[in-house]
Amino acid sequence: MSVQEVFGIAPLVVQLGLAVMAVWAVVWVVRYVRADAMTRQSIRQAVRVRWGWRRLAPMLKLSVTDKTPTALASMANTTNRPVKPRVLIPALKVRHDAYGVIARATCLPRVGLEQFQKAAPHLADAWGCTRVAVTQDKPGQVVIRGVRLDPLKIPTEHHPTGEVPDEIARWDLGVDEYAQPVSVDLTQVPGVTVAGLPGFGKTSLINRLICDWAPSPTVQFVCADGKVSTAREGDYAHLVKRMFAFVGDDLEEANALFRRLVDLRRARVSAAERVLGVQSMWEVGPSATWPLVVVIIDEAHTYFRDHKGSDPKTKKLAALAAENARLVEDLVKKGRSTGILTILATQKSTGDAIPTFIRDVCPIGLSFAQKTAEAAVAALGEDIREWPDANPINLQDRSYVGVVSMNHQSQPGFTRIRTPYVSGRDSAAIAEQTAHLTADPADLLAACLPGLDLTKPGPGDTTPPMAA
Ligand SMILES: Nc1ncnc2c1ncn2[C@@H]1O[C@H](COP(=O)(O)OP(=O)(O)OP(=O)(O)O)[C@@H](O)[C@H]1O
Repeated sequence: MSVQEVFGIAPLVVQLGLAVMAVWAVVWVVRYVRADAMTRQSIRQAVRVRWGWRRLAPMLKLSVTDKTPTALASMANTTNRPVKPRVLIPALKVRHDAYGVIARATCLPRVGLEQFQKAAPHLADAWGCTRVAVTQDKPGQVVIRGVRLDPLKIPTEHHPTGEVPDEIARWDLGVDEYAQPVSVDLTQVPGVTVAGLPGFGKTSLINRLICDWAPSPTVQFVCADGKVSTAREGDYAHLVKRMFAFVGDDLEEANALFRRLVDLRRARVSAAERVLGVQSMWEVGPSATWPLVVVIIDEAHTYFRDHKGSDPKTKKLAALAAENARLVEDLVKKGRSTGILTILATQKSTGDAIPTFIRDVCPIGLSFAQKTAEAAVAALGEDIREWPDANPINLQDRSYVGVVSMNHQSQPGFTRIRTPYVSGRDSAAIAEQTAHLTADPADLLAACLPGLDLTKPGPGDTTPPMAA
């Protein structure tokens, strides 16, 4: 192609370039206009971050000076004057979401994770963020998460879809302080405790789990709610259709239910090899005939509280409470492999509310706001004293309704999570749609093995049969 020809097509190339830029600009404007107010602020913030980066990086010592001239620069240097050293700035790619920006920066020699982490408070100031976290997900790159607004302080809502969850036993909890989604895997987990002052979101948290899992026929729910006398009252009134059993605050009825569940556990132990071909349900996963049984014990202190007094009525209540504790301990300590998950919720999680021998075998603890340091320790363990930022005594402000602090035995430290609100109307709709999936796991087991004697202990099960 001759020079004249090149000049001939130049206007066309320029026009094409301008057209591409115009389309790009239109796409951006449309995206900007269609975004909500929070996202628009983040878009503007991301633009500022990109534009200011080349100036900011050297000021925060996030650049390096390369004194060695490149081969090209050496060749081009026709004078004898030394080639100017180059200042290298980490390449930065910036995305946005409603809460702020997510930037990916390349590392340079002597500018790596540690240097970015050190600079994080200054990045927060320069970018107008409440907090900035730097992590590394692959070699040579860091991820800088900056949140303009505190995600813990922004209430969110969850509208259950009514679809069967993709993953079995994954509990989506909400977002952490950097607006990253948090979920916990409840496979192989025998128990979870949920504590917190009244009105801070315990029930909403459990509602979400029920609503998200209810569309799956491989999960069955049972509930004891110590706050009400009948299923028609209280927080679970609309969800009761998706539960194969429900009891209120009557200790005797609760005792009968816990006994029934322990019998189910024992029967499952003895039937596991024959029905599943393995000893632990988790080796094959739950199914419609051998579902995961989620036992919810809300206001758990009602069932375990020590009753003091020598009159026959009080003595009877004390005996029932002690028996309840023994039965629930059995479920938590031995229920995991047979597919029983117990969730205990209470306003206070001190030893008299959930006996320590039960609480200590629950690997996951969640706590909404707490009034005292002792209550926080009771809910989340001694370690919480070392993590003042995550301590639930700092969550007493009403803006933290729905914010929970979580410990997980498999990870160090605590995570603060903004859990979403699930409305009664949504949970009622889900319960209505999925009510036909409700089945008693004991009946399902009996249907698998018609001749099975459910009272006989299984191999390795040394628990004496429950007294009638
Ligand atoms: N995640 C949330 N986000 C925003 N608001 C919430 C959230 N969860 C609950 N709320 C608000 O707090 C109120 C009480 O919630 P919830 O019944 O779940 O509390 P609770 O801790 O179970 O109380 P209690 O111990 O008395 O049963 C709800 O009616 C709702 O207005």
